[in-house]
Amino acid sequence: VPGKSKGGSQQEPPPPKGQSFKKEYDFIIVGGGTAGLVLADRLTESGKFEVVVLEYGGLPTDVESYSTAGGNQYLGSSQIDYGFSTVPQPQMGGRIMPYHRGRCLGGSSAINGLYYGRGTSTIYDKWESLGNPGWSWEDVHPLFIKASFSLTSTTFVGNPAHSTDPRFETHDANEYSNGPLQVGYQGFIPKSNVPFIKACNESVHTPILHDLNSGDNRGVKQGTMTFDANFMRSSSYDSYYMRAKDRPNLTTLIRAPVLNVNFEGEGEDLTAVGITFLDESSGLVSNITAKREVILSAGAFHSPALMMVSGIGPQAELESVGITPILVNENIGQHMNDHNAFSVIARVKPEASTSDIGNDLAVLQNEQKEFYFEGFTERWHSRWSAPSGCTNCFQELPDEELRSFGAQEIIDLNITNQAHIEYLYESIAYPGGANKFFTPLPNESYISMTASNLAATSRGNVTIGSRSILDYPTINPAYFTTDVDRKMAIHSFKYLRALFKNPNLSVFLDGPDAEVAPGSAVQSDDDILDWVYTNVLPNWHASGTNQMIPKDKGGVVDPRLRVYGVKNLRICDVSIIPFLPDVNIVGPVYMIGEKGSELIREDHGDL
Ligand SMILES: Cc1cc2nc3c(=O)[nH]c(=O)nc-3n(C[C@H](O)[C@H](O)[C@H](O)COP(=O)(O)OP(=O)(O)OC[C@H]3O[C@@H](n4cnc5c(N)ncnc54)[C@H](O)[C@@H]3O)c2cc1C
Repeated sequence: VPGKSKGGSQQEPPPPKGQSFKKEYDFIIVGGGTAGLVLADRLTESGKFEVVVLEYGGLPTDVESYSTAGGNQYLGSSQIDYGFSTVPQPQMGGRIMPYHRGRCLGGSSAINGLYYGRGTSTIYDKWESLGNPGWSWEDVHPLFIKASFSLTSTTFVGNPAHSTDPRFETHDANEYSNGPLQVGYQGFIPKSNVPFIKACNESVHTPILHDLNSGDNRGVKQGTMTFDANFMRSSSYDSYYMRAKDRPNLTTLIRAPVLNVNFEGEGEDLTAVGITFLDESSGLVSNITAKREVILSAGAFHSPALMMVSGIGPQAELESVGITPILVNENIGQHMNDHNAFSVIARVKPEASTSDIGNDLAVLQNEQKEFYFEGFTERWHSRWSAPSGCTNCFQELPDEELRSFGAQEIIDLNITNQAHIEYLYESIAYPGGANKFFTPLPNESYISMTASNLAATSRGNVTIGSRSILDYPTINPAYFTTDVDRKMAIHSFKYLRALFKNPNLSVFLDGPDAEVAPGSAVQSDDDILDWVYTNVLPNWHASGTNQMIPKDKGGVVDPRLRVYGVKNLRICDVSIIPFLPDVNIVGPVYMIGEKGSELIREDHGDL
């Protein structure tokens, strides 16, 4: 009898309410991250489709500091970060590295380092030549503009502090727009920041440019950031989602991990028909059906992992955790392409650095007071308005230089005009914390010069360790497993030291032995590599784990982002990137979101 327990008259408890949703939508978007919220906005724009987006995490505002550059330091392993770790890396002495990923609406765009770039045109031409018509620079450049400071959808925010300095102009005025994604500059600029730009020009032989966002990414300038006029983060949540969230045809479920993609049919008729998800707060597990398509936008690790737990992936890996494959594709989770970064750290005079806001709580409190409570001028002078670094230099190595240290493989890739090494300025000891070479001291100030190989050839992978998506994926970046990557590391390390020797920066050094890490004892190539292995961190650009290239060449999705061998299933996120751009990649991911939206709308008669 409903309402009665077996034994007598006691009322049964009501089921938990859970979040409300319909049983069926046109599109199901799995993951409300960077690309996922571009899709949520664009697919609901015309009003023709009903869309649900399911996000594993909660709101970015659950950790309010996400929205400030100063607050970035508190996001690692907070509730809006998955706080993954890599598996031990035998080639690096068995090191396990942290791997951050955003877990909230906005995804990694809500926790990232804020740098905005687009990379070099020839990389996208390479995407096309790999078998992806429609993805050349000529095709995607308009979508970068649409996604960022363009005539149609993004506002470029000039900082009055910089308006008189040509180094801080970034782009053709034609690209100004009024759209959602804000791109601008940091407020406070440390005294050693502009000298870094000059040192790169002189010692890394890189031109100072006014624009790095028009398809030529070889140069140095004050970096553009996903930042608004108040020096607050512009993530996909703050930009695209804010304008779409109240549309009646968009449903958003948060704390709602998708556990499985559901399929019907087999062989050529295998079709994605919906998903099963967990509503975390109620504990209820429910199904939603897709009238048109399921779109995975769960990022470099979870998009392949979700396919695997749903029965699509490498045969042996699925079987090892007791899953009977419904479709085998050995490439899912493979070919992971990433950038990493390591630093040389020097002790400097206090005015060159922002170490003091980490060392002295009274200084930190004062900077926060200026930022939040004292008006706009104080806000842009506050160190809370600046990340520890967002001024990056993109160096192209000439062929003869690449050849001189045995990097012929990079020449053989035959990509012209690309940047090979990124040099990043940090106004603190980066990465923070002690290691076997160095412990930062609270009464000292530091800056760091960091190098990132943009032409890395090592490839890693991601897989599942269990049948459940709720167990963290197994991440193996496999950095430095190719000889040429090790050579590039040693070569770029030497440039880091050259930067500190440049007079623009050496004036700030505190004493003759100012290089505190790794220190002057490290000179041989072997010792340099040992330092690199100790100090390196991911630069958080994992990609390629569902790469977009023809199936017989190792692909997972076709140029319209459709998963090979399954109907009504697409992937639209960083995992489809077939060859990493020579830049930090949130800009390219926004472009992928725009491109994916266009392809889907075209295929469903909405464009
Ligand atoms: C710490 C950090 C710093 C970075 N710094 C920069 C930078 O300065 N500049 C730059 O250009 N790039 C930077 N990046 C890289 C860039 O931000 C990412 O490459 C990009 O945001 C990835 O976008 P995405 O849409 O592929 O994935 P994400 O934005 O990570 O979105 C994936 C979403 O899917 C959700 N999800 C996962 N599994 C499920 C599931 N089963 N069910 C429901 N939802 C799920 C996740 O919670 C997440 O919200 C950084 C990244 C990190 C992590």
